[in-house]
Amino acid sequence: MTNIEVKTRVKQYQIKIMINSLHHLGTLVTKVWCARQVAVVTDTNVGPYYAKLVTDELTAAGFKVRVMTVPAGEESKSWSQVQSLINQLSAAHFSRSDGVLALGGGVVGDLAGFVASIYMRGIALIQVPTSLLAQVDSSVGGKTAIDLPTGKNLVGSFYQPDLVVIDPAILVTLPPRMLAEGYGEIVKCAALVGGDFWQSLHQITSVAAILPAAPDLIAASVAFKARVVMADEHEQGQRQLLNFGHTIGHAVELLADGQLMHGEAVAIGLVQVCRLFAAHGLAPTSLTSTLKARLMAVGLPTELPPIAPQAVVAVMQHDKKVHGAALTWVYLSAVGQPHLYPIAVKDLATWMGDLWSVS
Ligand SMILES: NC(=O)c1ccc[n+]([C@@H]2O[C@H](COP(=O)([O-])OP(=O)(O)OC[C@H]3O[C@@H](n4cnc5c(N)ncnc54)[C@H](O)[C@@H]3O)[C@@H](O)[C@H]2O)c1
Ligand SMILES: O=C(O)C(=O)C[C@@H](O)[C@H](O)[C@H](O)COP(=O)(O)O
Ligand SMILES: [Zn+2]
Repeated sequence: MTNIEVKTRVKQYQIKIMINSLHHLGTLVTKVWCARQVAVVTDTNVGPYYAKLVTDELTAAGFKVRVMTVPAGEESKSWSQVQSLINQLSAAHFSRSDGVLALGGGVVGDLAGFVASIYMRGIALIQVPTSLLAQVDSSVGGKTAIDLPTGKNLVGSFYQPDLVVIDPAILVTLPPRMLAEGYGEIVKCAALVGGDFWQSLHQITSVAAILPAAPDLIAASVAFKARVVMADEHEQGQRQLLNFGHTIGHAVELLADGQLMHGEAVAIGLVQVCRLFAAHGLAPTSLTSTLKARLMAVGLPTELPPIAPQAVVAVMQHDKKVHGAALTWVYLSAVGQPHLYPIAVKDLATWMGDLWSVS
């Protein structure tokens, strides 16, 4: 078992990474929660595989379990699902001594985490991530969110869980497309870190190579993210670096209207931000192909879909990273050497214009 400790101002908790840890969930949960009602929030794809095992584990450990299922997919990060879950919690008389357990990918984790953070001004939360993306990224660090029509994750909270249980064995049921998109966030982390972590990605030459390497890739990504979150929980400083690839990525993801998964949009964003900063003379042109090679090895997209440049810029103006009329970007001058770079919102269209005009 790999055990990673996260210590923030308000919370100290463990991230447990172990093959088959789902089969020990009851024992793990009793270490942090006493007997209580638990709402297991899951989705229509994950529930049929794992909700029974989780329910049996928790019930045997003395918890009273209710499974609450939302439709699979990004659309569930919505006000209507928040309302539905909150109504279910209230109808079942959940109190502040009860808890929410998120069993699913990043969508379920972000949604259930947000609900836990606002129901009765906050009830206990455990994250049990089931997609690669959720195991390497979204279950760690306490960001919760739903989307608005104007942008991704525009409503949410910072809300740390009491425990994160990661079982890489359950990735066997994850379709290859979702394995690859989770790998997109791993490439982001490794490009920020550089060194051995970056070098280790050279063994991933196809999607099939991800699963056997998953435990090590998860441990490396989570250890890095936990370090960043402990140093800067509320994204005032170095946590902003985790946004690498997301300024273009989030805009493209929203405008693709469900056609791109988050990790796919991030893959496009990573390559295109390298290209943009190379065009402006701030990054070497070779970096674009360096990142592209790692992402294309697992079949991730790296080119911009046919979207009007003005539409991308319009979405970016709603980005949370806009402060004082400037949008802060992340770029690399080399693998392992990230930088923050604010660009005035009024100059975005001109700045981005280069992205469409430079090949
Ligand atoms: N909070 C954060 O820090 C953070 C970080 C990164 C991404 N995110 C958010 O996470 C979301 C993307 O997460 P995602 O890629 O996991 O998407 P997702 O939750 O939609 O999961 C992808 C698909 O895989 C299915 N699935 C998940 N686990 C499975 C399993 N073990 N077996 C079979 N099917 C399984 C899901 O039902 C879904 O269809 C986005 O909304 C993104 O904004 C949040
Ligand atoms: O945890 C973070 O911080 C991240 O930036 C991780 C990102 O991969 C993730 O997509 C996150 O949800 C983006 O956050 P947002 O604040 O840009 O919505
Ligand atoms: Zn992301």
